[in-house]
Amino acid sequence: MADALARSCDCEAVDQLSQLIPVSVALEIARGLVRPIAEIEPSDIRNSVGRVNAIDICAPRAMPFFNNSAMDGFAVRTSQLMGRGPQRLHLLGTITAGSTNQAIDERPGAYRIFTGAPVPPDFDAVIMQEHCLSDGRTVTLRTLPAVGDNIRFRGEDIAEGAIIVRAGTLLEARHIGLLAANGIYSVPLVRRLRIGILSTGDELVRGDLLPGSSSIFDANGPMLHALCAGPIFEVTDLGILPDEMASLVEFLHSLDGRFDLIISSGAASTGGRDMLREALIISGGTIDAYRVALKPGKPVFFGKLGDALFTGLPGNPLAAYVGFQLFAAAQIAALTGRQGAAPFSASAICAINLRHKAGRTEYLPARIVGMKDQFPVVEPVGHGSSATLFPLNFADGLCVIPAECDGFEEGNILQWMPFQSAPAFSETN
Ligand SMILES: Nc1nc2c(c(=O)[nH]1)N[C@H]1C(S)=C(S)[C@@H](COP(=O)(O)OP(=O)(O)OC[C@H]3O[C@@H](n4cnc5c(N)ncnc54)[C@H](O)[C@@H]3O)O[C@H]1N2
Ligand code: MOO
Repeated sequence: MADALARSCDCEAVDQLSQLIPVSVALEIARGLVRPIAEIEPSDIRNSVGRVNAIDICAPRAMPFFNNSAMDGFAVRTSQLMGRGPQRLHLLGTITAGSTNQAIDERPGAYRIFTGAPVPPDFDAVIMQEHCLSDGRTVTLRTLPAVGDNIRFRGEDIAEGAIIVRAGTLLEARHIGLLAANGIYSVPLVRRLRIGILSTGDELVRGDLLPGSSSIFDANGPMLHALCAGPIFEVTDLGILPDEMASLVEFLHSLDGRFDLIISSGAASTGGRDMLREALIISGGTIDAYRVALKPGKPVFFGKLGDALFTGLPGNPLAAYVGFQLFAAAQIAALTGRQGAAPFSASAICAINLRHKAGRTEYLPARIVGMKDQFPVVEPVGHGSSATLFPLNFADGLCVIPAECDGFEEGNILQWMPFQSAPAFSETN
């Protein structure tokens, strides 16, 4: 496997690696181009899962709203309990959850009380019913409570005005529950991101291959579309553009003002047919950074077309996938106000001796082949080509080989980016 990986591609040989932008710098440039979406749309909380909350939401009142019982039992005034032995108290009444304020009986005694019911003023402890005996008129306490026992005090969870959901939160069921608990049923959401996805290349088709041609199927368009699946997106499939300057320029002009982010794949490199960057400039756009010390994905570029970000991913499908995960995903997060969001990475153990030619940070599809000391043991899949997605489909994540690293020995710890669907342990195929 290690030898197979070493024969992947020799494009470093003709590269001036020093001119490539380090991945971390490229990421900063990519993010730096982003102006977060300012438009806000209020939405019913039930339709907000997977969307991003636009502003800090504060608790309108202290939580709990009032002192209430944590148990079914009896509420007492500890000052009325004398001695150490069992205590017998008159029952003054019953308080249920949701009951309205009632006049409190000032005579000595206890109230029957249920979980969530308001604890009356001056009553400072609740004894669980398991520790009492009651005949309906009196209650005998078999243990003596301490002040505060089994009472949930007003404001002990959340102070009035405290932030309960921060701006830039990708809303999940737990946030929806908390908002509802605070009586907030409508949330201000960042409006959906308008993403345009285009593929380039005369060789690409969707549908039937042209007889006698060297056509291939467009893999990147549908893949990038799928990577933008979810409630925060409004994705437009812009199809396949030809390798022809006038058509490219005319098409880019037609995109004016329609998108927050345009993601292209292909025509990013330096070949005679790779004219997308030039077309972008002719169309009034900018190229702000180009060529990253990344494998796969070196010819990625970052620019703008009008107000839209324009992120050009390489045509090789694995390079397009990695480029999306590293850069487009970060831009998408930043567009929604999630500035700090970063790809999830974790530690893993390398299953093999893995050689690496220093110069570019490498992301290799890898699968879990075991567990050791609570870490997954991961083994690269495939032979290192960026032209195929096949290995990715048998992988559980991408392992990261830093640019300056010359490889890993079997048993070394490395960083990897597990896919969300990665099982805790995957069987060997
Ligand atoms: N002389 C050089 N050649 C290449 C270099 C280089 O530095 N000097 N870099 C190589 C690297 S690294 C990559 S990555 C590729 C990227 O090239 P482009 O972004 O210009 O992409 P294309 O040439 O258009 O396509 C590359 C490859 O991918 C196929 N492709 C393109 N789009 C799709 C798609 N939507 N679905 C499936 N496959 C696609 C295309 O047919 C090509 O085979 O450049 C190297 N060359
Ligand atoms: O090595 Mo390229 O950067 O094929 O993606």
